[in-house]
Amino acid sequence: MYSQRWESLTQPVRQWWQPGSRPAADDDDAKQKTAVEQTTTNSGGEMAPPPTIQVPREVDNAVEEEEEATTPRAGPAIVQDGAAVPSFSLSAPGDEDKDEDEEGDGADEMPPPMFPSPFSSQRAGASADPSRTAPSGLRGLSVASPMAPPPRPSPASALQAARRPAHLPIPNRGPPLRCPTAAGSSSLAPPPSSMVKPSKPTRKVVLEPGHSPLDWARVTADPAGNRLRGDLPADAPYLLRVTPSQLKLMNGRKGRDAWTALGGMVYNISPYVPFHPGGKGELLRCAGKDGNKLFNDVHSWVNYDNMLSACRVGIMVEEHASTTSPMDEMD
Ligand code: HEM
Repeated sequence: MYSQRWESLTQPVRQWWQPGSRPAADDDDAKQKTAVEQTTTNSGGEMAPPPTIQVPREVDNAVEEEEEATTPRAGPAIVQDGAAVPSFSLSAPGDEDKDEDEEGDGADEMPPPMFPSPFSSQRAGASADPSRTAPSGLRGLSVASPMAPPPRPSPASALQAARRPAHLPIPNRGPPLRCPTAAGSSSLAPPPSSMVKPSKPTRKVVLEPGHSPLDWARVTADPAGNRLRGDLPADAPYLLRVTPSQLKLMNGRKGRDAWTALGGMVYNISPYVPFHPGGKGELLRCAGKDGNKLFNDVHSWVNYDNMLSACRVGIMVEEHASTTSPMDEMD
């Protein structure tokens, strides 16, 4: 195929090169041939080798495109010796009409693409409603149905929203928690140290049956009947003035009650011993002395005054401030 094409392309040149058989050509070709003759005969009248023939660029492209038929490229149509050389075009058949339309020739106008697709549910809904059909000027087009309204809230969710106080944030609507360690973070989230609960072993003891916190609450409901103030006489003042030396005597030994001072108040802790979750030994460590440090080191969050209100016996005073010994008052 290549050789045949080459033959057809170079045939006029080869005919011209043979003496006496020059083909008829136009004026430009004649001038070019004359220049070539002069060039070839200037050197001593002998025949010089033929000059390099410049094949037109368009012909090269056409030949290459024929050889590389797998990847066609667009190019202009070439007319050689009056014969039309087939040209390639990447445009679809419909594009030719489009080009013609752009040039103002609307004789073969193609309809615009169908949207939505002919068999979609959107088109079915639109065609069901005659008021939504497209005007006659838009051939093949239908007005797309508008977006469906949001679903109505269910009665349960509406009730839930009504119950939520207005000042509370909507759940799961807050900003995402950011890592406090990130640079430039201003999150109000607590630091990781407060979010991770330390795995500290508990020191609670197993209380005897009938000594739960609920049982203690029932006992405190009758202070006099349960003798929560110990051996104090019934006519004793509600709060005694207790000096440190007097407190030291009430250590729970030798048949005496155990007193302790917490927050300036003196409590008889003997009735509470079997109810103490931390055990008897831990509680009696503060007997006969100020127990603030021991208490707060273990459970500063415990409201001792609320738990031991029925066990109050006095208030702490300076050593010289007390006129009478609490033991004397008890006698
Ligand atoms: C004097 C008044 C006191 C009261 C009213 C009291 C009350 C309590 C209460 C309510 C708990 C349970 C806490 C919880 O559930 O987490 C508890 C636990 C405990 N208490 Fe006391 N306590 C007192 C004094 C003391 C003292 C003086 C000590 C030690 C010197 C002590 C040592 C403990 C210990 C070790 C626990 C167990 C903590 C745990 O591992 O959970 N308590 N106490």
